[in-house]
Amino acid sequence: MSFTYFQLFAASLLSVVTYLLLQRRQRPPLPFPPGPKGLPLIGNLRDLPNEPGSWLKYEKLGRDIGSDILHLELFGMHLVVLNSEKASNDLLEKRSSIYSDRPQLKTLAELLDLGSWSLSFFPYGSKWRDWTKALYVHLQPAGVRRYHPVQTKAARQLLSNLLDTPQDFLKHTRQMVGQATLKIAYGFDVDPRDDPNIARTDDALQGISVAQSRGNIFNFVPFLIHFPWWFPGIGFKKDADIYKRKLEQSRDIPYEAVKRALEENRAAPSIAASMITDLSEKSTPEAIFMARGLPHNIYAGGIDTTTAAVQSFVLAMVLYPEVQKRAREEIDSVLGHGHLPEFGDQDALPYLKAILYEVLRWNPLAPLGVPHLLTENDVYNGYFIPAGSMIFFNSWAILHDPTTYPEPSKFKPERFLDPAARAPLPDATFGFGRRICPGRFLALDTVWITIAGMLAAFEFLPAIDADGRPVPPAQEFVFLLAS
Ligand code: HEM
Repeated sequence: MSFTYFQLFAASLLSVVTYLLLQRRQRPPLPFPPGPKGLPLIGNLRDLPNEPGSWLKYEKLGRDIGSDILHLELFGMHLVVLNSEKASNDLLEKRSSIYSDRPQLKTLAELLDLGSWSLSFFPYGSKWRDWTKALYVHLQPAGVRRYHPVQTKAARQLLSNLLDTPQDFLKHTRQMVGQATLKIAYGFDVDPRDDPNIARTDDALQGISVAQSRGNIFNFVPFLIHFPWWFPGIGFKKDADIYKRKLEQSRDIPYEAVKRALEENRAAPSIAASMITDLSEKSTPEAIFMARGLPHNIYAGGIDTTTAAVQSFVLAMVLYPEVQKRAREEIDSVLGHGHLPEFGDQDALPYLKAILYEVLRWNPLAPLGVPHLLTENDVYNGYFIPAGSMIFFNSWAILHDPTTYPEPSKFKPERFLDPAARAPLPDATFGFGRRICPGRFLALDTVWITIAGMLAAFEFLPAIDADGRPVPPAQEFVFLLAS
């Protein structure tokens, strides 16, 4: 049966209205958590969680109404924002058996087909469990030590690139993370300045950011996915196929290259090589597909987040010269002037470690996390949270809670050293419960070796304008949903 577009539109509208009416009649057994007032029909459309700065808005709103848990509604969909570590732990960690699903974000999961091979979008279930288990074989704390030489080499290359063209530090930092990650995931030695593999993968990943902004409407008004691309507001649908293909190519080209290299006995050790080698004639199609898809998750999960952490560190150093001075003094006193720190020096450099934690706390890289999905009705602190709610943890609010981190907007690494009032580690930056970031141990090491080398080798100063006056750096952060 075929429908005209008008029929489709009318049917969708009718189903929304029916749904809303049903919602009105089915009163929840207890009140929903408090939240911003919505408009009729569209609910909180104007308060969407991945608008820039929405984490600040939710943090303030929670403070104003005295609740660490907020509720929003959009076309009958329930969204819950957790503003405290306690609420996040109580729900996402302690009740993780019902809070570990992911919303099937139409734009990414369906239009770009990431729902079938990007771990972040997998529903909670056996496929997610198999892929996560396979990932941890390579990324658990003891295992990631084997990547130290690769991470050290990439960090040293960054120093050399920065020496040549310091003004390109944004590009160089991304290149450094790409270099380390492609070596770990695929065994590739990349061109130290401009690598085609990095360029191709980054170009493909751009599709995710574009989809998040231009195609976000599909996540909240899912029935629009059935409308033609020329329908107002959904022009992204026309480009989605191109992005989908690019993403598949960025997954398949490196995989095929490793397979070929293994057949010709010239493959370097890597996660992809090890997974392909473990395949046999008895392997299921799903296991073969996992070997193809999982290594790409390591690149996609790590590139934006780890790069942003290093860039956020540079910003902090420019804004807080006294911190870089103290860190450099620590390095010089422990290693002697002119030596670059190695991983073995970590314990002897506590201030440097504290800078790493403060970087992750000061500007959490995913300030509203990656949403979880609740699979059963739940009650928390007398509030009703219906099954199907999207749960956002506001890691920005958690890591800027002044009772845990006094003067939270200041970059103060010493908060992690003070023996009398030591602040808790900024674990919230990596999420909660069963969906916590599996790449966190790898990321911590990459960022540490990078910032250690940069502090030992360089001084970070603000740019100078035409009159020789220092120009304070702009501070602007956007929501990342790349993991
Ligand atoms: C500083 C760097 C990083 C930060 C701040 C970060 C942060 C996060 C956050 C907040 C989540 C969502 C957790 C949750 O839902 O509770 C996540 C998930 C994820 N991260 Fe990371 N991440 C980083 C680096 C990495 C790296 C290096 C990898 C590479 C392996 C990675 C791979 C992933 C994957 C695959 C997921 C999805 C897990 C799932 O849905 O089960 N991340 N990350």
